Amino acid sequence: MSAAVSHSPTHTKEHVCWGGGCAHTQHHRLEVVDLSVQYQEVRALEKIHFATECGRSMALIGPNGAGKSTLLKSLAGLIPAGRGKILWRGKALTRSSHEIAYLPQRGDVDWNFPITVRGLVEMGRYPNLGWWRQYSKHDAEIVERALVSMDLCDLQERQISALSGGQQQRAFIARALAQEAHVLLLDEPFTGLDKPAQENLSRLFKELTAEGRLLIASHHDLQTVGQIFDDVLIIRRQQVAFGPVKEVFTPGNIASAYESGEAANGKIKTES
Ligand SMILES: Nc1ncnc2c1ncn2[C@@H]1O[C@H](COP(=O)(O)OP(=O)(O)OP(=O)(O)O)[C@@H](O)[C@H]1O
Repeated sequence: MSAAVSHSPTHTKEHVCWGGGCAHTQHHRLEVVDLSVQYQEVRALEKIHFATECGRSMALIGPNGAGKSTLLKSLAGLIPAGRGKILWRGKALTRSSHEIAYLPQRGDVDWNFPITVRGLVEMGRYPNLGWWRQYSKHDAEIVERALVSMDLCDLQERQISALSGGQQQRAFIARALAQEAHVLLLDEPFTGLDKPAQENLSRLFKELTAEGRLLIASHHDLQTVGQIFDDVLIIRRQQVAFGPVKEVFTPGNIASAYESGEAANGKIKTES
């Protein structure tokens, strides 16, 4: 969180507002410039180029192996850029930032890890504390707000292993809120959720973006992209299209990404 941001979230019955922390009026920008990422011999991403800002939500779509998780991990500072750069608030992002929260794919999380919901949410404060600082009353207040915001108060003493899929997602998002992150990167957050839980999560997305957070989520359900997200980035190792869903989520662009082999318009090459 920037020095300019208030450390005193305000709280109403229905909704927790994080004051400056949610950057209501600050359109912090995330810019990706010609980003390429390689794992040894595998070229996972090539020349990805887009810019977005707080207050928007973006679906990241593309077939299996297209590079969605790789892009999210790069944005989270977990994988170094091979070429190109990532700019967050105008500065090159070279490692993870506490302003950017990353929620891994469900399969990458050890849900049996022995920790309560409150313990998990408290972990969100760690990047803000620094190794020399004690967990303060202020930190406890932030954790409380995050629990209220995600409607987790009644579940706070439960082990995360004893939650439903939707509740687990909420607990992880509460951890990101406690981190006072401006950006939430979510890898397939809707996977494994039933319809009501999906509806809850998409409602939550709208609240988070209305608060001024930037939300980027990989997504496999092409039917719901338009209902949930403002923008879409379509990739298949290379970038097929980026822009508002209404403009670029077209059958042609979708076919370019999902048709097997060499894409119809030649924009996409198969992996070499
Ligand atoms: N740690 C790794 N080492 C080597 N190659 C990797 C590694 N992780 C991913 N890859 C490769 O990078 C490419 C992109 O993988 P990535 O997981 O980013 O795709 P994805 O779009 O998230 O796929 P999915 O929809 O199946 O989750 C794939 O070819 C994959 O095999």
